[in-house]
Order: sequence, then C-alpha cells, then structure tokens
Amino acid sequence: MSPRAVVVGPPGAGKTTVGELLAAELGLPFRDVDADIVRTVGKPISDIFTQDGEQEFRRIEEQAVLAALAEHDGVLALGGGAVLSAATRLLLADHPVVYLSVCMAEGVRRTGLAANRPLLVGVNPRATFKALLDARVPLYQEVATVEVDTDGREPDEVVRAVIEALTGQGGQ
Ligand SMILES: Nc1ncnc2c1ncn2[C@@H]1O[C@H](COP(=O)(O)OP(=O)(O)OP(=O)(O)O)[C@@H](O)[C@H]1O
Ligand SMILES: O=C(O)C1=C[C@@H](O)[C@@H](O)[C@H](O)C1
Ligand SMILES: [Mg+2]
Repeated sequence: MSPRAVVVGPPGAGKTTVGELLAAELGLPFRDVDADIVRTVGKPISDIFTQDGEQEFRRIEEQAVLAALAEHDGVLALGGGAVLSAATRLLLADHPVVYLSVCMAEGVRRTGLAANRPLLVGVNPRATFKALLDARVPLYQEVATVEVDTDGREPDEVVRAVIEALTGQGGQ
C-alpha cells in the first residue's frame, strides 16, 4: 500500500484544502498527518508545542509520517515541517510528492488569521515566514517529484494543475 500523492509545502500552501479536493477529484481517500497526530496524542498541535516542545512534536511527526506512508493508498498531506526530518526525506524518495509552493506575502495572508499555527505566532509574521521559506524551500524541492505554484490560483485551479503535472510524469 502506498499513497498516490503525498502533498508537501509551507503553512498556508493549501496542503489540506487542495489535498482534500484532489482526493475527491481522483475518487481516493484523503489523510492528513497533522490530523493523525491530533487524534493519536489527544490534544491540539499548539498544545503539543507549548507543553511538550517542538523537538517532541517532530519525533511524534516522524513516526506518524512513517505509519501513514505505509498504511495510506490515497492522497496524503504532510505537516509543513515534516521535511525537516532527514529520515522522512529519505522515505519520500520512493513516492510521488507534490510540492505546493506559496510566496511569503500570500503565505502570511492565508495563515494570518489563524492562531493555531504555533511557529507563526510572533511579533513579525513576515520575517518568520521568510525565514521558514529560506530554510525549507530547498527541502521541499529535494523531495518533490512535481512542483505547483499556488500564488494567485484558487484551490480548484491548483487541483487541475496538480493533476496535469502528475499525469505529465506518467502517474496520477
Ligand atoms: N489556492 C488558494 N487560494 C486561496 N486561499 C487558499 C488557497 N489554498 C488554501 N487557501 C486558504 O489558506 C488557508 C490555509 O490553507 P490550508 O490549511 O489548506 O494550508 P496547509 O498547507 O494545510 O497549512 P498547514 O501547514 O498549517 O496545515 C485556508 O484558509 C485556505 O482556505
Ligand atoms: O510548518 C510547520 O512546522 C508546521 C505546520 C503544521 O502543518 C503543523 O504540522 C505544525 O503546526 C508545524
Ligand atoms: Mg494543513
């Protein structure tokens, strides 16, 4: 069993939104590793960060990704920081991986009103988001088999572009 598409990208790229629509369009089940973690641990991700720390969250996340990659055969969305794990990046080499990209301004706009993203809470969300992109874009690109830009595109347009990109590489 293996996912038909694994979706990665920064917070606000639309991994959950586009992932769900993509799964519906392909007639496949959708799974989100962030939701798996909340269910398994029994508390919101923001509480895991504040009560247990980011390092513990990353440990839990690595295990959750490992399990989901082995169990799920539909569309799988990863958390925004899952690619920080070298072990996860190695595992992703065997899968079709869609990198949804988003620029800093659009990413800040999309995530700006959400208080439940622990890494983006702070005095300067633009600088925080830029630092996050600087550190992670090379990692998203390293694991991606296709990259789809989401700036200025509605979620259903992104879904069409993803399907085109996956079809173009012989998969879907
Ligand atoms: N292409 C898009 N155009 C406009 N708004 C979008 C688009 N994709 C997602 N959004 C909006 O941006 C917000 C964040 O989207 P979503 O939760 O799907 O991102 P995510 O990548 O799953 O983030 P996280 O890493 O925090 O889980 C939501 O309010 C969603 O409706
Ligand atoms: O970008 C990140 O590091 C994160 C993104 C979310 O999907 C969650 O996995 C969590 O809030 C951490
Ligand atoms: Mg999400």
